[in-house]
Amino acid sequence: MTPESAAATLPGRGGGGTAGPALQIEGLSKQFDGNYALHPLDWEVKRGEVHALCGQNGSGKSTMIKCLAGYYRPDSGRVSLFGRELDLPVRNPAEHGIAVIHQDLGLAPEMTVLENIGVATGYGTRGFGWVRDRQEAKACREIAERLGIELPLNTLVADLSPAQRALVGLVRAVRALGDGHEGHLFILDEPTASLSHSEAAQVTSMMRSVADLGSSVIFVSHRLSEVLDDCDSVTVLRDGKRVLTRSTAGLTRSDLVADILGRRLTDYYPDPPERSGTTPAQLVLENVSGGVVKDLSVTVEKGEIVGFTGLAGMGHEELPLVLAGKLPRTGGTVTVDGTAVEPNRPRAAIAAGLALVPGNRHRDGVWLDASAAENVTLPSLGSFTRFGVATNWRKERSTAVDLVEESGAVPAQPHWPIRQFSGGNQQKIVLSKWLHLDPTVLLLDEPTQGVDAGASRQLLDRVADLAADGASVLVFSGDHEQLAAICHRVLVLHHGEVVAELPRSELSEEALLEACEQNVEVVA
Ligand SMILES: Nc1ncnc2c1ncn2[C@@H]1O[C@H](COP(=O)(O)OP(=O)(O)OP(=O)(O)O)[C@@H](O)[C@H]1O
Repeated sequence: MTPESAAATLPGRGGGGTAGPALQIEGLSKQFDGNYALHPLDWEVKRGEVHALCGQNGSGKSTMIKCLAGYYRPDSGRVSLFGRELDLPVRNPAEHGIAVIHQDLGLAPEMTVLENIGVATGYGTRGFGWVRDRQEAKACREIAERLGIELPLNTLVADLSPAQRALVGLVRAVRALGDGHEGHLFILDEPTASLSHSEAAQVTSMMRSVADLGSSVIFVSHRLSEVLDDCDSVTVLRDGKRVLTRSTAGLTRSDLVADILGRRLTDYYPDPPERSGTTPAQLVLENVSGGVVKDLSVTVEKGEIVGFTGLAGMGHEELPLVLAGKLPRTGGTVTVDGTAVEPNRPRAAIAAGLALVPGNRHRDGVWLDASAAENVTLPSLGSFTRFGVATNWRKERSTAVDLVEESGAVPAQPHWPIRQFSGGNQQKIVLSKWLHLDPTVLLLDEPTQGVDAGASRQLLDRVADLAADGASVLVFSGDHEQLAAICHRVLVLHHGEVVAELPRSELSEEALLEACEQNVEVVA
């Protein structure tokens, strides 16, 4: 079916009328191995609204989305979209007007924006080459205009900012569903998780435009400011049950957190450990270059927590990879406790006491097919083997079980394949695996991306404890609120150079945002 014909037959665009909810779910449930990931639940999403879906890691959000996207067959329940009941499992959701946009977007970086959008409509597979190109470009421009955005159609996706890529993902979904927007359901699964707050604003404003044009949007996010500021309604899942659906008007952040966690959380972040005076230098970077990073010189003391931030592409994303030997270091020296770290060799960095908790846990952080236990002992396998042969598997097993328990991952099932854990619980396991090495320097790349407020606090407590015990901690992140709360100081990078340094006394979310965007303070 072509997008045009799909659009013509979309439910709700005439067929379902304009009354009633966009999405109506009754008694939907899903179990895995006899455990409910979703207890039988009812839920409604109104027409033309942006509706946030929140919950702790493991509360059932992804399971719900996967049931709506046809990835899972629910065990029970009925689903109606714009007044029409869908057969379950949902087959070919696009034909019913459902588009799911995942965090990784699935765009091909070596193709242009136009080609990426065109793939969704199959234009490249049909004849009349340039004629179809022109038609496709025209259709894309019309969608962009309606949504109030500009799309550089002939630019390679690789050259776009992360926020622009998210917009392309959304436009592609709109195009795939058909030219109109009425009667569609867009499900956005943490589209802003890896974006800075200013970039995320572009995505949330486009979400609003989509809803204003008559579609409904389900927005999954752990970022509560976006939920409260940019969504009309919110639903909270806890332990697979729907515990709240209400308008966001008048809802406070602390009440929302209490609904999500089932308890009050008074403090979201731990303070960094007290420091009296200076402590010995532990990590020294001298004129370090690599990727966009240029001639960076920084000294981090024992027990210090130092943040690095900047706008997308300014260097704070690449620096941890350069320091960990995963991206080429093209110049400069890195020393840990006076010993030089060989460049471009991840093993040398680990041996020198540097541990990187990567930002993209699916690509760099976990071995999805292995169990949680296997994952957690991976970097320390050397201590259980001799010449590559396991010598102490009993100890390895018991250590692994202890580490998974210590990580706070729920459920504490060391032998489950890690892919069965929710995203946030995978992140807890990744952190445990590196903390087990007792690193001298911990490099944290977006440490709590996709992690709920309660689990985030647990992770950050562990990090603060490590610093209190004398480790140097470097946090690379676009989350200014978090950096301002947990760091002793924060450096702002612009085109790979430090352009501002904010000490603890001057740290605030606003000050960091201003330094990133306006480059106001220039370090002498
Ligand atoms: N394929 C699976 N097999 C077994 N259990 C699963 C599977 N997928 C999810 N689960 C379990 O179902 C529960 C709900 O997981 P789900 O991924 O839906 O949570 P989530 O709310 O999306 O979490 P997160 O915010 O961390 O992504 C969890 O306990 C999880 O371990």
